[in-house]
Amino acid sequence: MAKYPASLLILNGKSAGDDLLRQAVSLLREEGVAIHVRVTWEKGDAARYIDEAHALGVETVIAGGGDGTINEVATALIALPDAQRPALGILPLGTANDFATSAGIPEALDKALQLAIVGKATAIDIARVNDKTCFINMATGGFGTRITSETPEKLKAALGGVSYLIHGLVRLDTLKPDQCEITGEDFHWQGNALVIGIGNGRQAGGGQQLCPDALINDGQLQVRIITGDELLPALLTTLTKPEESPHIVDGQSAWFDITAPHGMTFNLDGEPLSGEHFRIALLPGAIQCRLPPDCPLLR
Ligand SMILES: Nc1ncnc2c1ncn2[C@@H]1O[C@H](COP(=O)(O)OP(=O)(O)OP(=O)(O)O)[C@@H](O)[C@H]1O
Repeated sequence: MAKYPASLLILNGKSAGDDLLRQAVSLLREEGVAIHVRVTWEKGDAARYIDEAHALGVETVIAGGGDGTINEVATALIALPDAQRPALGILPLGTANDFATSAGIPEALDKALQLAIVGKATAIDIARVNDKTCFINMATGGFGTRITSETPEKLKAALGGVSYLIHGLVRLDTLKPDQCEITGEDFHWQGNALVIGIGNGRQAGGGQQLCPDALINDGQLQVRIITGDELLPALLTTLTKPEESPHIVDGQSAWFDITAPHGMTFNLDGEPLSGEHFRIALLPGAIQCRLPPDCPLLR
């Protein structure tokens, strides 16, 4: 693999002590592959390392972490001029890894690292909210948002993706719908939403397939709204027979406008954003991402 150009791995500090990763990086270096590694401490570090990646002239920036880390790296890459933007590689080291899982990135660290360095780069879309905050995977509102943003770190560490579901069930009594209006190209809906998923990718919250038909290179966002005033009946029919549920509204558009008169919170790949108005628009083909050849998220 010596002929492959240099990469910079931005590693979420939570995973810095992973021995298997250290071995995988050492092995590749012994084979002559140039991999720089930088470790984050808090939000914002990944963006600073993108500046360093640019100065080093690497061809690939690898996001080593969960959905939040991938999102932070992708968002910072967008800020670079097109011609100088390195490709994005993904090393899944988070709790849920929703984007990596649905994109078919291998779970084995050595295989994922190899794909991130030498895989074929494909142009993928990125979504931008209110002209500044981006997400690569999904924006979730309502029930899902409160679960993912409130699930304690210790529960996540102990149980992984299932922790989101368990924490959500425990909190059922306190979950209320969000009153809002959602508009897109040929799409309009107004009412009480229990869950809203606006997906460039397909799943969030540790495996919940909110936008099962989403593709990351089709120039479209998918929306799924689980409607209703009472969570339990809506959730039960929706979980058991999603195709037949009267509580599901689906749509697609290159952009969505959401107005929530009482305010609501969207979770953008793990980062909460609160407000009364959200304009979500796609940046088509904005990033080159190294993905498996049979990636189910590509058309
Ligand atoms: N050294 C560190 N220790 C703890 N948290 C960190 C560190 N470095 C960055 N972070 C935080 O980690 C968050 C991103 O975590 P990420 O989403 O990648 O992992 P996760 O929550 O385990 O994964 P997932 O979203 O797939 O469940 C950012 O909000 C950032 O502030």
